[in-house]
Amino acid sequence: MSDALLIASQLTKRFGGLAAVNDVSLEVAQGQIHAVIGPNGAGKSTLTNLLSGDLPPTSGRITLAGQDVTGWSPEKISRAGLGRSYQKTNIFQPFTVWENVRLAAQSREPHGASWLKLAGSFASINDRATQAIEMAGLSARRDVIAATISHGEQRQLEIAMTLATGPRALLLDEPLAGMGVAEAERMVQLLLKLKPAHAIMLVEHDMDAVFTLADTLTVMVNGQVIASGTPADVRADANVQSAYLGEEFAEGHG
Ligand SMILES: Nc1ncnc2c1ncn2[C@@H]1O[C@H](COP(=O)(O)OP(=O)(O)OP(=O)(O)O)[C@@H](O)[C@H]1O
Repeated sequence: MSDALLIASQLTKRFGGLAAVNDVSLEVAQGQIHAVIGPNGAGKSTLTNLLSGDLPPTSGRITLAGQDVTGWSPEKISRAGLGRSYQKTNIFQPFTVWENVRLAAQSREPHGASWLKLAGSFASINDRATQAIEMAGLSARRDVIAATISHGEQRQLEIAMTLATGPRALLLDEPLAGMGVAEAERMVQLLLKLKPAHAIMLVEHDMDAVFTLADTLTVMVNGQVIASGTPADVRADANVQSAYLGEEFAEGHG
């Protein structure tokens, strides 16, 4: 059996007659970025929602760190070590960067902890928040109100908030969306920094970033996997060429 940290086995999600995700299997190992690409409506977000527990699968199984987590709530899956960032910003705009990340770190503490225990965990919450802000490259923006930082920094903040929960696996849904060239480059560097200690599933439309970052690529079309493998294999795949990437991309980036 595979020892990958996150494993999707034959996942299917039906919305009425539509199979938005159709018999999809993939694995994400620690130290790897597994990118999932495909045209709009391919089922990438639905797959992410299945893995995070935001949607229950119609059939199939999800394994996280050797545990069957199929059907678990998002909170329980998060506590088991899965962090996700959302396409739409999830930030409390009037709060500072520090306050946002600290709240995320605090959400990991058990409910109903005694005051004594809370006092003891205070330092560890603050440490986790500080480390997450450093890792995400936001130390200089710590005390700035979230609403006033740039779009790129807000995406970094979302990642810092996710990191503050101490995840081992990360689901990142279009972290480069809406970014300029410099911001995108900064995010690529951040993801490379996160890679060694995490298993990362990346959904992303920016093909330059995908081919820079991914160790493994899975291509989805109409809910199904049409190709999966190394970036070089996927780029050379004739089905992928015609269904998604196109000749121009292969020539331009080959
Ligand atoms: N809650 C829902 N109810 C019904 N159909 C849905 C629901 N969510 C998604 N779908 C459909 O499932 C299919 C896959 O959608 P999904 O958002 O997962 O694709 P995607 O690959 O993430 O697209 P994009 O790149 O545009 O985000 C689409 O046809 C979509 O309309």
